[in-house]
Amino acid sequence: GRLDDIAARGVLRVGSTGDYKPFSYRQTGGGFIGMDVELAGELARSLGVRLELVPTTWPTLMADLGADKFDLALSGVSVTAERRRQALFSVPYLHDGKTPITRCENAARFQTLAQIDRPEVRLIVNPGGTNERFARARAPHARLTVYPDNVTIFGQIVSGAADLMITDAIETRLQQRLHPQLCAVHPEAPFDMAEKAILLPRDAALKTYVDRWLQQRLDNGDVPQRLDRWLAFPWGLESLRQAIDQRLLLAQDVARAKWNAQAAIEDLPREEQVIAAAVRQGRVLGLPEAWIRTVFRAQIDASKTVQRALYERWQAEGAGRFDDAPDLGKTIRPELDRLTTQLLRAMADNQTLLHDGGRQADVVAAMHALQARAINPAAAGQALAPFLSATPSAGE
Ligand SMILES: O=C(O)C(=O)C[C@]1(C(=O)O)C=C[C@@H](O)C=C1
Repeated sequence: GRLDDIAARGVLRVGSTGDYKPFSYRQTGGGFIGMDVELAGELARSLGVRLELVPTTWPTLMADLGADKFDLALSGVSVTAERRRQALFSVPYLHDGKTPITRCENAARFQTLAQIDRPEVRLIVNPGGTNERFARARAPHARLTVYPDNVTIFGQIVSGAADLMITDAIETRLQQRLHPQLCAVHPEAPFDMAEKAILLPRDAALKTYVDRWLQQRLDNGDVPQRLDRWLAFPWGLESLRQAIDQRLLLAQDVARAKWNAQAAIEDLPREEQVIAAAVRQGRVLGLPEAWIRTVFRAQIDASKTVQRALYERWQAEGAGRFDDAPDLGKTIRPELDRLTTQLLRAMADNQTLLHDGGRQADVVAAMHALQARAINPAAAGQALAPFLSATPSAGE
């Protein structure tokens, strides 16, 4: 059976969509995080095997299970009759249901399905899952837009391109925290009842094992506690993490361009420019000048760490010119300037959180995964350091 296969392989393969906070979220260029990802890790540990996350999608979830691409799926999967025809489910670990999320000023207009199921209402939905099924069955008269990106779909409601989405209450709770303009509409009393469970192949022994493992964690309060923690997770730090990561990855291009020009790595006038521009822009956003300086000093130092390590390696290898190096002035520095803006905006958006010493563990977890860590762990540490000390604006 499956359990033997998993033990023999030494690996538990868990399917996850990576697009569904707080259950499963795939960071750009990074790994999977979320409650179900964490649970998957613990399940693997209990089996004494390694976890391998297998990316899947909502439209292909059942086909991927059928094609044996993974041993089970943990991704906030809802129990449905249709899925039950092809697969087993564990005991449920969460009770939920569909409810609207809309701009707060429209919350009163979208309380009931009768209010929503009208041709002038622009309903948006991600394809292939239970949300689309619900929208088509329960609001067939609304003007439906099928929007393929589950991550940016909420921005469509914020911008007014759509009026509302109907999705799992738990997701509306989370997204209203991420987007202050959005309100979950009666998440405590959703339109229907649904359960989240682990999606399993038709293997009775695997189900027995998983159920016993999960039931224990439900009984001792571990799962509800985890859910609270992941609902409060600082998902909004993603843009900050990305800006830092991309800036550090760009240091490799900087180094190649400079190597070709046989230029020195350090360019103090440019450093002054970078910091002065950051201070100018950051002040407008209400950021303390000392914090801006500390953060950008760290980014520049980290960039030099990457560049110096590369120079040393190329010197040792006697490397020649790089044909594919982008132009420093025309291409790379404008890109660095764009990242300056992104980084400052993210600092401003998350200022309270980043100043909150009590949330350091979450901040560390949200920021830790950098692609640049694989290139130069010391540089990644340098770049993140200003965000991982509890009082970023100390001395202001
Ligand atoms: O733009 C460059 O020349 C870089 O090397 C990048 C950078 C930076 O991180 O902004 C790093 C080191 C230099 O001293 C100046 C700037």
